[in-house]
Amino acid sequence: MAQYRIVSGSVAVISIQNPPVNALSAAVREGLLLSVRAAASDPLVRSVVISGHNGPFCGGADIKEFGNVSHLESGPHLVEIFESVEALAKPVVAAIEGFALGGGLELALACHYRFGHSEARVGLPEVSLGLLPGAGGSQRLPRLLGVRAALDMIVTGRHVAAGEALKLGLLDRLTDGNTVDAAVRFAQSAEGKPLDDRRLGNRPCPPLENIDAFFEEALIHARGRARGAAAPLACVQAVRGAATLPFLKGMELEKRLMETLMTSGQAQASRYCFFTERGAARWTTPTGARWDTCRARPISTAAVIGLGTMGRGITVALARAGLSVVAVETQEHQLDEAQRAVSRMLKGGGGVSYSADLQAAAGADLVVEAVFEDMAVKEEIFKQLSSVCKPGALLATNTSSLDIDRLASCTLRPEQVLGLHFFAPAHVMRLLEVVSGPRTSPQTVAAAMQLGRRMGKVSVAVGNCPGFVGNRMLKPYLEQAYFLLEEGASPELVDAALEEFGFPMGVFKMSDLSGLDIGWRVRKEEGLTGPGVTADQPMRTRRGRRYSPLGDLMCEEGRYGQKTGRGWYLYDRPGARVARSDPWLRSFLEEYRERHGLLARRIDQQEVLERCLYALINEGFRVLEDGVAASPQNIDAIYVFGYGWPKHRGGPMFYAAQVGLARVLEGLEKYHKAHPDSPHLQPCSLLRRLVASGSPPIHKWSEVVKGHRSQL
Ligand SMILES: CCCCCCC[C@H](O)CC(=O)SCCNC(=O)CCNC(=O)[C@H](O)C(C)(C)COP(=O)([O-])OP(=O)([O-])OC[C@H]1O[C@@H](n2cnc3c(N)ncnc32)[C@H](O)[C@@H]1OP(=O)([O-])[O-]
Ligand SMILES: NC(=O)c1ccc[n+]([C@@H]2O[C@H](COP(=O)([O-])OP(=O)(O)OC[C@H]3O[C@@H](n4cnc5c(N)ncnc54)[C@H](O)[C@@H]3O)[C@@H](O)[C@H]2O)c1
Repeated sequence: MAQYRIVSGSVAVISIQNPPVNALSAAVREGLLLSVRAAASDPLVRSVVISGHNGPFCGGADIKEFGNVSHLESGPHLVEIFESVEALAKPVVAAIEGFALGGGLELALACHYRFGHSEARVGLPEVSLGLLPGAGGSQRLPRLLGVRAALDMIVTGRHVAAGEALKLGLLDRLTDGNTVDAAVRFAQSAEGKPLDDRRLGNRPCPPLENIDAFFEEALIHARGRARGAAAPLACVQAVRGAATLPFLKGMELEKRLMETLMTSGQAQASRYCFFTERGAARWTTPTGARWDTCRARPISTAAVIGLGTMGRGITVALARAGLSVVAVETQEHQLDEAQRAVSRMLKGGGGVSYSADLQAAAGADLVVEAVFEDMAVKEEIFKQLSSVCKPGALLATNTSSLDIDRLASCTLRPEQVLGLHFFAPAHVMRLLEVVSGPRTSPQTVAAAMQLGRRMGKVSVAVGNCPGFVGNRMLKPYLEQAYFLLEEGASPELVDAALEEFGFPMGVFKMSDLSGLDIGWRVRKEEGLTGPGVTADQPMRTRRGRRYSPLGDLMCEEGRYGQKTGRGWYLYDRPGARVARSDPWLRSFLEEYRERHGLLARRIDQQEVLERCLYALINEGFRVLEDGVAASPQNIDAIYVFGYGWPKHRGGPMFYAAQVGLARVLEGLEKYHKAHPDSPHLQPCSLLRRLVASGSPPIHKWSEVVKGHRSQL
């Protein structure tokens, strides 16, 4: 809907009304066009202000309509409405409060002037939905800002703060006061003045030198940002159109590109990610606890125990969310170093105090333990915390895989113990797994989920099992990658296949970055390698299953990855980031295969993808079957926001649905037959049941999962 009223005798104020974000639904488009026509035909109206009702200007096109062509086509089209706004013979001023995003900013660009509140932000984020600004934005923005600045905004989709938008010339004026009132006053002052040069559709794009070279470079850059994603490339093409074609021809190009993107699987996957991100906030547990019936106790003070890699990032994330934090570390040099690092990241003190004594956690509403991954050390800390902390305080661990319930047992408040699994670097990565054990109370989950939101995280409630959801699924993926090396692949081949699929980094580069020694330590604790393994045990079998000792052998050679300058790749020096192929590794693998009687065979990229991804997906089905994740959407949110799964492929479970469940099942059957000693390739029963029930769409999987015991 759009409200229409006349103020100050001559100004028509059109206000978009569609809470919560004033999206441009069919009803809004209808109302907007009628209002614009009313303003055009009313002789008393001499100027127009367009604003958003109750705060935000406009969050863009209604994304919920995108999956449904009949919805999209009902009501007037945005391009047509924006043309009538631009063509109006009376000055039109956009009064932007909150945000003007996507179609919202495109509307503002069709206006003759743009007024912004100093706290507002603007942007064209369509690219992250697998689209481009398809209602004139790709053509009008370059005409206003020039190609360089416009292309940056359109290809990154970033939100631009009002101050920067003013500098760029995207906003004409800012106000700290009432934006609509200021816009109305300005509109009156502009009444009767010529508008021709205010219409962006009439303006040529500011000239650019070496246009061909510029756009070639831009394409390479866009390709590198999100491999295999079509939208960034289409954005570059559309902006090139703005730079080289007359406005109407550019609009035709924009339309053609948009139509192709809109119906693509990539846009469908990106849209799915948009909703899974938000859907994760509506958590449920099998015991019936729900996000909307559970009150969370507010958390305003926190303590972080252990200031290594993770503890520092967690401290920063909590402080940035406005909590006052006490950071505790027993090693003096670590404490000093952490204090400097945290202050640097926070650009000052930021409400953090430091201590070497656990007693400092006594007053905190929440404690996050981030000490070494060692059960005995953690148990001791939880025992102490149980007596030190005030009665209502929540006790969280950042463990990557240890049993939350065992830690809860060390305390007198098991219902207040949970896992807060942050990802490195904790102040940057969006994902937070909120892990509840069998005794964690719903109020504890609610408080953690609310805190996650305050930190700007995508928080996903998961159950307690080794590795929780993300790391549990990663294990079979890594395992298949090792097996492929044994069978003849190289790290370069495996990584290239995964990077072409869209991961920012292949599995071996990733492992070099995070350090091979981490997994080695875990395998030692699990008794898979190290002194506990007797010499008579076959090297490539553990507990009746195929096992690859390659990672262990690498660590024994001191090859921990980037930190030692050598891992699966070679680096110029310890800590360097550019990975180079290492001839040593090739001979190491050849010798290894020879020693174990393994014949190297030719492995293609398809096999790499199927073996690694299907094994991971198969574990995802097991996670659903066990009730450790509440939905496939939650699993996908974890992979997209925590593990670099490409957004334009939706997440592993969405990808499985897109490939076809029957095809995934067939692939797993084939590979399991070839490798019967690898149980992760054995299709799980939920996948079989889903295929047997005709492969229902992903939002209906829960009906097949239902009835199965859950551990959440
Ligand atoms: C060939 C065809 C041509 C078509 C032409 C199209 C042209 C155009 O270029 C395309 C677009 O504009 S593409 C669009 C470009 N625009 C964007 O990409 C902006 C996307 N939106 C955002 O980035 C954030 O929502 C805001 C920053 C706006 C607010 O953040 P916040 O305050 O943290 O709030 P929150 O929690 O995030 O959302 C609250 C609720 O609103 C819901 N919802 C939100 N936007 C929606 C929308 N556009 N629509 C519908 N719903 C939308 C959201 O799902 C949630 O619902 P729930 O049921 O409660 O879960
Ligand atoms: N590094 C990662 O990528 C990552 C990711 C997610 C979760 N985790 C988990 O986070 C936890 C911490 O990992 P990290 O990589 O930051 O380890 P780290 O070795 O970098 O840091 C651990 C810190 O804890 C301190 N410490 C040990 N005992 C202590 C005690 N009793 N009181 C106070 N401080 C103590 C140590 O001095 C050290 O500074 C582990 O459980 C790990 O599994 C790590």
